[in-house]
Amino acid sequence: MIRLDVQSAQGAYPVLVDAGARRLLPGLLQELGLEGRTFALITDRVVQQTAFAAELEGLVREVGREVFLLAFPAGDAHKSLATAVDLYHGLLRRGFRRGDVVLAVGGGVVGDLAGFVAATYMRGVPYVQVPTTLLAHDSAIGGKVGVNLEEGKNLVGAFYPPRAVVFDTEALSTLDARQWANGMAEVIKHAIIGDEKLFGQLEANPVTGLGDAAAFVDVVARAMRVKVDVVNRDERESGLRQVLNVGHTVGHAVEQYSGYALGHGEAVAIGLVVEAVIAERRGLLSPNDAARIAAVLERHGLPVRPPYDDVEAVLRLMAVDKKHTHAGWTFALPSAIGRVEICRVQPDEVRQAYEEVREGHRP
Ligand SMILES: NC(=O)c1ccc[n+]([C@@H]2O[C@H](COP(=O)([O-])OP(=O)(O)OC[C@H]3O[C@@H](n4cnc5c(N)ncnc54)[C@H](O)[C@@H]3O)[C@@H](O)[C@H]2O)c1
Ligand SMILES: O=C(O)C(=O)C[C@@H](O)[C@H](O)[C@H](O)COP(=O)(O)O
Ligand SMILES: [Zn+2]
Repeated sequence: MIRLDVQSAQGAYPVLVDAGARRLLPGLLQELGLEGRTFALITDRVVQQTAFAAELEGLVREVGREVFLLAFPAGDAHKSLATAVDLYHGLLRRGFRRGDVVLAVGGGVVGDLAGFVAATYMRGVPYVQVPTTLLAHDSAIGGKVGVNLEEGKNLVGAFYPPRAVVFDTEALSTLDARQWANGMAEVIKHAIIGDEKLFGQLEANPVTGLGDAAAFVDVVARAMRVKVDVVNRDERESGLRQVLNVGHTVGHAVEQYSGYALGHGEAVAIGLVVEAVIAERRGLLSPNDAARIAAVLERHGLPVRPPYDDVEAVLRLMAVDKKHTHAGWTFALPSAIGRVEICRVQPDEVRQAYEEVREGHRP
């Protein structure tokens, strides 16, 4: 078992990563002093059908006064205020009170939404993240919770850390190849931000499934360590944490433009390639490293070209992003494999790089 510790102004919390880590949950809830409470297991309707969710519910019953499940339709289109309102009503109907505990069991959509509900219901109740997608190795850590608006992704939210993260890699056994690749985009992103050795490993041996359990736990925990190290130094994104957004300024706009036909990781993969080309064009990143970024994403089954040619529409969506302030656009751009820098970027640089990638001059 790998344990990482996340520092937070609202209280430090542990991240447990292992094949079978779900079995640690009852003991952990006791250690955290959360036994004997009512637990609301919030999930989506796909995860609800899995044996993992059923087993988890049983495990929590061992320590809870009462356990009930609330499920909403799967997908980013449902990471909305409307779904949050449904969940508030569901919690109230079940007599859920202050001090009771939310368990967010699912991918990034469940984690962001259930975390947002936990942050706001009765001004805040404790919650625990139990990720079930590979992508959620990222979303479960760091306390960024929130919902999308029609105008853009994650426009309403909070920094609200969980009491713990329990990442059981066995939960990933039911993911299909597309969801696997989707999650690998953020693993690759973490390698680009801070783990050159991991990046080299992914180039040499693409990770396309669970494979050897211990080796996989090592890979995913290394990606998680990159995130934890950043969050521990800048929990509320006053500066450094912006590096975690590499690929996301273009990525979020493309994801939004697709109407969520593209998964978050798929959109981030496209964003990583476009942003690597912006970095290369301004002499920040070597052409070789830009090509390596595109190649490793492609080898993991991810899209590396924007499927849409309306760059002006993508720019308009980018203008709604939180990183677009009155001072202009702040981007996190890779400057080497394992290093990302915060830069001001002009719209023309995005136009040129986007069109270059779109027209297939890359990788
Ligand atoms: N808060 C953060 O720091 C952060 C970080 C990264 C991404 N995100 C957010 O996370 C979301 C994307 O997360 P995601 O890709 O996990 O999406 P998701 O939660 O929609 O999951 C993807 C699909 O996989 C299904 N699924 C989940 N677990 C499964 C399992 N074990 N077996 C089979 N199917 C399963 C889901 O039902 C869904 O259909 C986006 O909204 C993104 O903005 C947040
Ligand atoms: O945790 C972070 O910080 C991240 O930027 C992680 C991203 O992978 C994630 O997609 C995050 O939700 C982006 O959030 P945003 O609030 O900057 O849109
Ligand atoms: Zn992301």
